[in-house]
Amino acid sequence: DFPSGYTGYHNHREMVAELNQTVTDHGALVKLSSIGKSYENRDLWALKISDNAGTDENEPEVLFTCNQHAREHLTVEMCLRIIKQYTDGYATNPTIKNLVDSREIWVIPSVNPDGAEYDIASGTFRAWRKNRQGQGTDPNRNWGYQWGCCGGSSGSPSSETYRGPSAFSAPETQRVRDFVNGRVVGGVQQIKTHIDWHTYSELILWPYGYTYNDTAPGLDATQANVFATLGRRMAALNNYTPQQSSDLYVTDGSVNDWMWNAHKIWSYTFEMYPKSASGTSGFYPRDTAIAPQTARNDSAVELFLSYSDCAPRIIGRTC
Ligand SMILES: NS(=O)(=O)N[C@@H](CCC(=O)O)C(=O)O
Ligand SMILES: [Ca+2]
Ligand SMILES: [Ca+2]
Ligand SMILES: [Zn+2]
Repeated sequence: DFPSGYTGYHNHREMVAELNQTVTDHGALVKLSSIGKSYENRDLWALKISDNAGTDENEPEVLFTCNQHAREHLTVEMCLRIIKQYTDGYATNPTIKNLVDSREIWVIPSVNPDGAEYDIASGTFRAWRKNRQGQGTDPNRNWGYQWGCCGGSSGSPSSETYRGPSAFSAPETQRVRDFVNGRVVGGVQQIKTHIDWHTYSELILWPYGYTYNDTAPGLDATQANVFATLGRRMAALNNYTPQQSSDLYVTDGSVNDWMWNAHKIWSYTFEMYPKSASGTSGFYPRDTAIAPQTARNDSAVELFLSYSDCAPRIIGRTC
């Protein structure tokens, strides 16, 4: 479990309990389902938030994924914050009510529960990043677009950025892939926007990660402008630094590149607090940081949801 000074973080059992409590408290506003199992057979939970959540309504869909990287525990708290904001806030905040009534919001609070549990299992942090398959696969190098193309991952199983033996070799990325593929209804992908939450460095990142070029096959100048404009607008609200993923470093097989190329989902990575730290200490802010550093993203998430019906509206275009 989490050591003292960190007990405010949710371990897997506590996270599941929180999801079940949300269902108890908010009935028809939420629907909890498993999208399948992790490598070690833990459920990968997805909570849907919308009016008439039990019905697939013709409303733009939004996906939030957290905890691809095991040690990035603050991201689980961020997904739980989004769940709390858009369920508890429904009755009292008209802006939240309008967003929940006009969208279907999917939240996957932990993509890598095996790794997250392994990181805390000994009672002291192991600084574990990957899943628990063999020596571990980095889920964020295992997605199927430009997998292993460009020196943005490693072929060595012991590496922190091991891409796996093949694209989608990790059960966790397979399950999220299948979930997203399953949201194609009548030939149209219902999910319009996505944020994948990470720590740390306080950044907002957008595709592509596999190339330094601003435009590339499947991503033209207008689309790059939409990504950058919405990214900068959100960064103005949370004071993160907005940039194309590859401005940080080249990554191949990342979730953002796949979400965009395969489905044209406007897909971002948010790297949360802290801005900088010495080594792996940055992954372990004390639990006193949870409330301020998750609430810090409330307005960026609200802006994101408001544009989730048509992100190009941010540059004056229609969909
Ligand atoms: N959270 S992290 O691992 O330190 N940074 C992410 C950055 C993601 C990206 O550049 O798309 C990664 O390398 O997968
Ligand atoms: Ca609805
Ligand atoms: Ca729908
Ligand atoms: Zn990460």
